[in-house]
Amino acid sequence: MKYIVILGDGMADKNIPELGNKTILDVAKKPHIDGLKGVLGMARTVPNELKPGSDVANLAVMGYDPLKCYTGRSPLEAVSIGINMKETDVAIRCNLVTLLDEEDPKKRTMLDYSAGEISTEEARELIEAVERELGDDEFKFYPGISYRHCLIWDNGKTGLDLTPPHDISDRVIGEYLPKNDKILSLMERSYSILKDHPVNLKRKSEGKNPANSIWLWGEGTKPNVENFEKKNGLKGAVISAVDLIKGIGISAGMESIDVEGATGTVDTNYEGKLAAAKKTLLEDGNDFLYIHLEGPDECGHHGYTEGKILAVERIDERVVGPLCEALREANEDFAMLIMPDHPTPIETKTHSSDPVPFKIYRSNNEADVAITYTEKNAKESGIFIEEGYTLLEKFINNKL
Ligand SMILES: O=C(O)[C@@H](CO)OP(=O)(O)O
Repeated sequence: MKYIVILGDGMADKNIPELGNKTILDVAKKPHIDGLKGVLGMARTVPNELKPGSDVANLAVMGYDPLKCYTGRSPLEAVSIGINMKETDVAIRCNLVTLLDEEDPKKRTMLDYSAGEISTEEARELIEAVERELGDDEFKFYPGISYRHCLIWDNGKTGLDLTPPHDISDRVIGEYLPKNDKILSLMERSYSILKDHPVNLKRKSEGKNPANSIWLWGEGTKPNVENFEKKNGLKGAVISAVDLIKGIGISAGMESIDVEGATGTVDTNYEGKLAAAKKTLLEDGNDFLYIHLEGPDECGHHGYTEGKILAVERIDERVVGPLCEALREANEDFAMLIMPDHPTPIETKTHSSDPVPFKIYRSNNEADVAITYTEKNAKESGIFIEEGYTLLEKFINNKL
């Protein structure tokens, strides 16, 4: 038996006026997901005590109680980047962002939390420049993927109340700037290093958003995630473009499979992810796979309705459909859990803590009818998992 989680990051949404008050899941054409004869339900993946980050929500979907094991987002990403954190280190997410030029730093606006989804190669040059100027015995910058990087603070502080930049798109940053002087100073000094860097001058000349500042958030200490195989008795793997999911997987002792051309956008390498999924399940002996697709979330943050619909449709057509077909052809019994981690509504361009819809399909125990996978149908099922981290155990142990 193979167990697969298809995680469409942020794909749940609210009713959208321009879609005739329907949601993305209502209008996206997803015949493969909808055609699966399975069970629908709702799950609360973000406990009331925590903020609706992908860190908290994905830990919960992977079966970990975030209230017990969550130590911050960046430390999980640091694991994927290959940073060996000391107990006294604090990891902080370092975005490359685009701020609107203003003399007074407080008056700048957060134009793009992703600096035009800058390429990893360009970003590496910029982070290396930042490290040369701002790195010292206390602070060290490590390049990651695209706009997502990491700062390690020796003997650093946590509880800094830093703001994720994707929560303040198009807003003046003044009131969201860090209260901690050291962190604030790093951010402000990065602007003068990056503003006229050749990489950015070239980007501007090509009409792209320059990565003219760093933005620090998501701090935390070394993570402590229970081994997945020990906990669930299944050897598992994760496939994702982003360091957060890779880092959770690696921290849990799972294999993290790198796929060339996996970008975390709607234009990711779906075929590459599919091929890796088939190989890991059918050839490499893994029984559990967490395949994460970031496209719907990115489109949600950018308020890009058509892109978000397309992202869901591509997951359906290029991952769910062919993966089910390959498992059937191989005569492999499988169970599939399809869900987002959290909603990323187009209207607010950021995450919400609302419960999310899920669908569970079992090839050896099909339901009588195939119910369309939408928020409304999932709510009407009457199945509600209040402690979302318990869903995975129910999925694996055939309790739903
Ligand atoms: O990685 C990030 O910076 C954010 C925004 O894309 O991701 P998520 O929305 O999944 O938390």
